[in-house]
Amino acid sequence: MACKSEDVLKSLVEEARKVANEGKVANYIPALQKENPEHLSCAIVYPNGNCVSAGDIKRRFTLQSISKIINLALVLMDYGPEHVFHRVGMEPTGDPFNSIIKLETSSKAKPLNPMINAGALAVTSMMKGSNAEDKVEYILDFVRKLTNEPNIDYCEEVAISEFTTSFLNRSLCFYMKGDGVIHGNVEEIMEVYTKHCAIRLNCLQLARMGAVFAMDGINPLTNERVMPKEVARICKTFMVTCGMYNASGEFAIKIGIPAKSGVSGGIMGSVPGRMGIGIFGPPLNEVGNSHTGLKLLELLQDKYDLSMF
Ligand SMILES: NC(=O)CC[C@H](N)C(=O)O
Repeated sequence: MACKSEDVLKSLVEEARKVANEGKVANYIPALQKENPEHLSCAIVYPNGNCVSAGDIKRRFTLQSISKIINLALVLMDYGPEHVFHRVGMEPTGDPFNSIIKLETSSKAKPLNPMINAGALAVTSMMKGSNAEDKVEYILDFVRKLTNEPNIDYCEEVAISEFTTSFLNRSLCFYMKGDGVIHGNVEEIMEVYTKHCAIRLNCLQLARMGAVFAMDGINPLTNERVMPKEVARICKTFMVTCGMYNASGEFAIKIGIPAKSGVSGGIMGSVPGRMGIGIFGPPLNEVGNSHTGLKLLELLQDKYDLSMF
């Protein structure tokens, strides 16, 4: 379905783009640093499937941490909350997304929530499939269902770039494996993790995923249920409490919607019952959230009163 470019949204995007030079494009994954900091695109998908957009919405980017919410939904559907939350907690950490400190200070190295890297790696270790390829394909299939886009793939260059430099994530895995919190082969977990982080889509496809969560698990383009309401509810709750890393509290106060960000500069928003939002703006603030994306969400909140609180 076509997405209509809209003048009001366009002017908000232009306004938000002005702060691009205050952020910094991620470079710890070497392949990400090529992004243009001036790029800003946004799409909004409504419950009836209608869509408005602004900026170059064809531009693709990688999901990075946004994939954490997708994987969480999958393992919750496959194993149920009790099994999943036996291995990963439900509490915000207040620490950076890649921090190791809470693994050491808690009695067992059980990660505090599935939105930090340690928790996401534990979730990845539970993924269904007999080898890395099956597991990645399983996740891709789900993303294709959520976006209604059969050709979604992952970016090999970004996946390899992270796989070859991701020493801290490997350390998190070994730490948890040492405590018996995760099982399996760390290199395989890292392969699946870096590939799902490198799943590539555009802001319109991201807005469609956000809309599924906003609509309690119903895909607004097909009216099909793609996840149980309960799974969508748990995911949205994590998006509120931990979705924007250690700035989730400030985000809840200023914007007040379930959202998940990634270090590529993507933000997926799910305004319950109202809309899915997809934003791509590569320059990040100090905690790793898109700086222009946040500015745009603030402008949208001012104009449309998005906050659910
Ligand atoms: N915050 C993020 O987007 C982090 C995802 C990234 N792949 C990492 O593990 O570091």
